[in-house]
Amino acid sequence: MSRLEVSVSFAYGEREALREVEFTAERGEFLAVIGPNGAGKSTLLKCMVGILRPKGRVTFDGRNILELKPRERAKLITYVPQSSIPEFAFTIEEFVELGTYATRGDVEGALKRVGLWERRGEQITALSGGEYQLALIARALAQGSETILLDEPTSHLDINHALGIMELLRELSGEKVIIAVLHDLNLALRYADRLILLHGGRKAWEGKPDELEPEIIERVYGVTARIVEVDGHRVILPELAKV
Ligand SMILES: Nc1ncnc2c1ncn2[C@@H]1O[C@H](COP(=O)(O)OP(=O)(O)OP(=O)(O)O)[C@@H](O)[C@H]1O
Repeated sequence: MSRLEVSVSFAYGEREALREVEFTAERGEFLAVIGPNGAGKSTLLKCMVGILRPKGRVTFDGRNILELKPRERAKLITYVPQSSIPEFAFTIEEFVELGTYATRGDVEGALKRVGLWERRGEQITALSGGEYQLALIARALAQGSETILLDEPTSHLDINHALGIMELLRELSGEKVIIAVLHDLNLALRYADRLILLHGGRKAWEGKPDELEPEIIERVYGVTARIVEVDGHRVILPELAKV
């Protein structure tokens, strides 16, 4: 079945960050979580993987992920945080292995999948931002989880590397559930199967890229937008709203 079901609320002390955010995802799907700054996107991913303890449930095929032991949980869900290259003296291979439940074979397979196997002996600090993002994805892959959550996987990347990461995620979504927080709405429209739009800690909208309307963008982001079609792709052209 391979079905993820999410229903969570969360507050940082008195500050409510998520209110009854509910959605489902299945293997073979690539979901983009979108929404303005402070909408609760990172909080949602952290709740789903158990870094934060939300109210509610996150289940995979009926098993509550949040109640599982770390090793069991890691088989079902992995989180790729926003990237900043660590200043540690690790090789790429050690980095991918570190802190995971992966075997050497898993690590080799994952590094080959993202194209870093030949460079495995180099220091992790020698990687560019895009390559480091690949190393982070390899680490998630080595874990063998059913679901991979990624927080802004393209944020520091040039357009070429961003597209490369999106293509890889789309490919991986054939065999896993992939859920990525994306700020670039056009990348989300082009690659995701479904969009979850957060606003003020609530799910403001959910739908397929074809169904996103300019009014929704205007309401949530406060910008006027046109959506045009170029070579079969829907493209958002935002404009600052006139006051
Ligand atoms: N550790 C924290 N303590 C208190 N409040 C927090 C904490 N982390 C986030 N928040 C608040 O929770 C809300 C949601 O934050 P979150 O980082 O999840 O938003 P986001 O949608 O990921 O934002 P961005 O797009 O800017 O990364 C914000 O109001 C933020 O200020």
